[in-house]
Amino acid sequence: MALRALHDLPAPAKLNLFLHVVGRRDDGYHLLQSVFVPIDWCDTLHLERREDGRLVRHDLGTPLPADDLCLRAARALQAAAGVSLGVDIHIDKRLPAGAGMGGGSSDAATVLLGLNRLWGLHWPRPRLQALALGLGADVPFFVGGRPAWVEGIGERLSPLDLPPMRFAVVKPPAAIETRAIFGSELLRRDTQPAILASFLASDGLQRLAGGFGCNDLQPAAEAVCAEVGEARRWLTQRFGNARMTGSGSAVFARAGNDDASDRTRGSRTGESPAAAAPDGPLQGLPDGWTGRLCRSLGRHPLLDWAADPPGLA
Ligand SMILES: C[C@@](CO)(OP(=O)(O)O)[C@H](O)COP(=O)(O)OP(=O)(O)OC[C@H]1O[C@@H](n2ccc(N)nc2=O)[C@H](O)[C@@H]1O
Ligand SMILES: Nc1ncnc2c1ncn2[C@@H]1O[C@H](COP(=O)(O)OP(=O)(O)O)[C@@H](O)[C@H]1O
Repeated sequence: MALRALHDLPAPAKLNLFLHVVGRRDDGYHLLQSVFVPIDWCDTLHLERREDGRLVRHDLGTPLPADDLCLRAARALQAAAGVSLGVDIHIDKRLPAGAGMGGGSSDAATVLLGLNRLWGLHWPRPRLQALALGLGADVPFFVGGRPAWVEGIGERLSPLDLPPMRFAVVKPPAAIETRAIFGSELLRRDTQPAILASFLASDGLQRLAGGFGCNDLQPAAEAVCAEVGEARRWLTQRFGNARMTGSGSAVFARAGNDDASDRTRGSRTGESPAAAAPDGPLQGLPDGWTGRLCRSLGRHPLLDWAADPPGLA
C-alpha cells in the first residue's frame, strides 16, 4: 500500500572538523578539503503525500524564506523523477541559520531522502546526490549520510569511520552569509592539499581528534563579525580549544569522546562544569547566544532511505 505520511524526520546539522581552501574553479567556486561530521542538533520535518501535485510548506517554528531549500529540493526531485504527486512539508526549524552548520542543506537532504520513500521512487544514493549538488555544495554530504572526507566543492565524498565525539557548539546572534566569506580579500586559497590515503596512513584519525588543520574561512569571518572571535574565546576558556564551522558564525570545541568514562570524567577530575555538563543547552551563555553540547552521529538516521550501489554500502 502506498505511504501517506512520514513523521518526525530529523535533519541533523554538521560540523567541519577542519576546512581548507585548496584552490578555485573557473566559475568562482572554491575547491575545499574538509572533514564533515553530522551531529545530533536537528530540525524536524513531517511529510504528507498530496495527490494534486502541489508542494506546500508549513512552518511550525521559526519562519523560513518563501521559496526555501525544502521546496526547491521537492520541486527538483518532482521534475527530475516526472512524478505527479505533491507533498505538504511541515518543518520545525531548530537549527540556527547562517551558522555554518548546514541547516538549510540538511533540510533539503531530508526532503530528498523522505520523498524518495514517500513517492516510492527508489532512487539510488548517487542519483540523489547528483541532484542534491544543484541545490547547494553541502547537500550531497547530507544525502551521503556518513562522516566524510570532502573534496571538490562538496561533491567528492569518502566516508570515514570516526570515533564517537562530543562537541560544545555556540552560535552568537549574528548570521553570516556564505557568499560574503568566500568573496573576502582576507581568504587564503592556497592551502597545500592533503592526500587522503597518506593522511590515513600517518595516524590521520588521531590527528583529527587532536585538532588537525584549521578553518581557512575563520580570519575572514572574524573580520566581518566580531562575535565569531568572542564565541571562540568563550569556548576556549571553558574547553581549551575552539574553531569555527563552515563559513560561521557558529564555533565549536571538542568536549571529549562519547564514551561512558568521559561522561563521568568532569566530576572526578574537577574539570570545568561546562565540560562535564550533560547533553542539551549550554549554560551561562551571553544573552541572545544559543549553544548545545552535542554528539557526533556515525550515520544519518535516514541513511537507509537511499540504496548504495553494490560495493559502496
Ligand atoms: C562553506 C561550507 C562548508 O561546509 O558550508 P556553510 O558555511 O555554508 O555551511 C560550504 O562549502 C558551503 O556550502 P553551501 O552553503 O551549500 O553553498 P552554496 O549555497 O552552494 O554556495 C553559496 C555561495 O558560496 C560560494 N561558495 C560555496 C561553496 C564553495 N565550495 N565555494 C564557493 O565559492 C559561492 O559564491 C556560492 O554562490
Ligand atoms: N530550510 C532552510 N533553512 C534555513 N535557511 C534556509 C533554508 N532554505 C533557505 N535558507 C536560506 O539559506 C541561508 C543559509 O542557511 P543555513 O543553511 O542555515 O546556513 P549555513 O549555510 O551557514 O549553514 C539562510 O539565511 C536562508 O536565507
